[in-house]
Amino acid sequence: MKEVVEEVQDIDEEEAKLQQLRSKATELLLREEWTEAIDAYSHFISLCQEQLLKPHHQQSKLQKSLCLAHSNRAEARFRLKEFAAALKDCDEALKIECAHLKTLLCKGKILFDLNRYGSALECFRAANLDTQESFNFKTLNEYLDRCKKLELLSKTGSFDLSDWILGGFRGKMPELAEYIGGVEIKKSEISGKGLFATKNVECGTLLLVTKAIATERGILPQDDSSQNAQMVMWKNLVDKVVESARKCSRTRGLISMLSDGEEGNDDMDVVPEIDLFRPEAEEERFSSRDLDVDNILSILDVNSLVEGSISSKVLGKNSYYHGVGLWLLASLVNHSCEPNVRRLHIGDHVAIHASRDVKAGEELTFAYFDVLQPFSTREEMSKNWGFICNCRRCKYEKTLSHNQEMAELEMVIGKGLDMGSVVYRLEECMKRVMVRGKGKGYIRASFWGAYEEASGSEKVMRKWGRRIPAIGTVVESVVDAIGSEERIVKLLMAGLKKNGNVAALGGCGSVEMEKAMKLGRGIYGKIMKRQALKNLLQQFIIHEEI
Ligand SMILES: C[S@@+](CC[C@H](N)C(=O)[O-])C[C@H]1O[C@@H](n2cnc3c(N)ncnc32)[C@H](O)[C@@H]1O
Repeated sequence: MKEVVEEVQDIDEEEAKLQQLRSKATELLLREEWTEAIDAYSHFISLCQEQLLKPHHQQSKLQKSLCLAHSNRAEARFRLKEFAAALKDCDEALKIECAHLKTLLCKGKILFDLNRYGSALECFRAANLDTQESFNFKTLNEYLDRCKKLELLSKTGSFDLSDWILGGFRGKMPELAEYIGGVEIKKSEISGKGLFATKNVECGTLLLVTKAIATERGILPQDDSSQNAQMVMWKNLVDKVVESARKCSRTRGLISMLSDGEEGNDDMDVVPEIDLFRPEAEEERFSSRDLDVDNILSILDVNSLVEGSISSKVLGKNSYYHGVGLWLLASLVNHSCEPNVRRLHIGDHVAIHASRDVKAGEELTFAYFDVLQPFSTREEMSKNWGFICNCRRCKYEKTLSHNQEMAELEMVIGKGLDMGSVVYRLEECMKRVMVRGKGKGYIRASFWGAYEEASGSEKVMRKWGRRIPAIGTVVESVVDAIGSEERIVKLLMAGLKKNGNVAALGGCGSVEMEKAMKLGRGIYGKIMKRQALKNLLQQFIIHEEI
């Protein structure tokens, strides 16, 4: 009898201890002290598990408490973005009670944040079955709607910026989902791995949408401290990326697949399957690597991208805006001075689309720097990136680099001389050395500054008249060589305006306007409503007038 009494007393004491721990953990959770709440729940969970190993008169009550503790620890871990650990907790809770509403909601939110919309939808649907819990009904329905929409977007990539543009970028930014279109990863003849088109696509076609691992944004000061401010932003970005890699083995694994710029690095020879980059890729497919901060630093050096915000760049506002980040799949795109894709930064996502028609099997390349520059300047810029570009255009222009006259003409661009004479002499020189076909586009792109300046001056154009080629001809050959580009469209639009063709912007299109619209699609991707694309193109002229 005495023994039984002692046993009951022990149980009561243990229960009191559990009760106390649970209250403390709940309080910490309510106070949003996530790390401390996790510690308290961890303590509670291990005590609970110990108790469950013993014969106990309140097994089912203990099981319920354990389920709730896992669920609450999952919530705290979710808030700290420790997604993998939070998901494990959800699964433990659901093992005990498969329809536990709070856990289903938490798991749905985690999967949603991991862009795994299909699986998130399953959780929210299961949670939705319990209609009695009406307090969460509105939030749940909102999640269900967003999940359905984003799941469709992740399959089709069919987002449209039209209404946002037509609203002057003042409305809500369109919500995007990650999307992998007709692309694959293969060994590249340019360098290491690259991204390739799997089918023929026309100019403007969306190929990829990918969400940043981390970004850092700000308006740079307009004085000498600007460089310091950039350094601070860079350091913050490094911290954010390291933190994401520390918390998630998938992120760690994927980052380690990017180039660290070192030639002959074995890891660079491995060509990962594109499916690994899909949010649904199973965790087991990523070998668990230790965090290597030095390696992440080298990788960031080579792969981080400076973003241009569509609204700020197009509207000409915030010209001191600076944003930098790491976008995984976009990091596999190599550079070329005759690129075929462009990127558009929208919120935390980057969308990559064809900036000209692309054939199946072609490697996708974008310009890491301004390619409307002479060969020698581009060579310098590519050296700054740590490589020497050997694209077809560079190879071709290298064969002409000994040409004394071209070298002299290159020196005078932007020096206040009559650019009509530079263009004239260049065109004559091209005839003499028999530059033909695409070659003409290459050279004109390299001397773009001269064409731009000449066509901007009524006086120069009057003086040189038919002795220099019409702007339409120049634009066509340059676009054929390097694809669509803002400065080219700007020139085309200015030409349209001068010829009184700008009226076509508001009404039905002339042939020239249609050409400008195609170039616009090359720059911004397919914008569904014509008027929205026209608005974007019009900005080029409006800013000319300011
Ligand atoms: C963002 S990564 C591009 C993907 C990279 N090829 C890979 O294997 O992961 C940038 C690095 O690729 C290489 N790269 C990119 N474009 C190149 C080019 N045109 N010529 C030579 N190397 C290039 C350089 O090492 C550069 O630092």
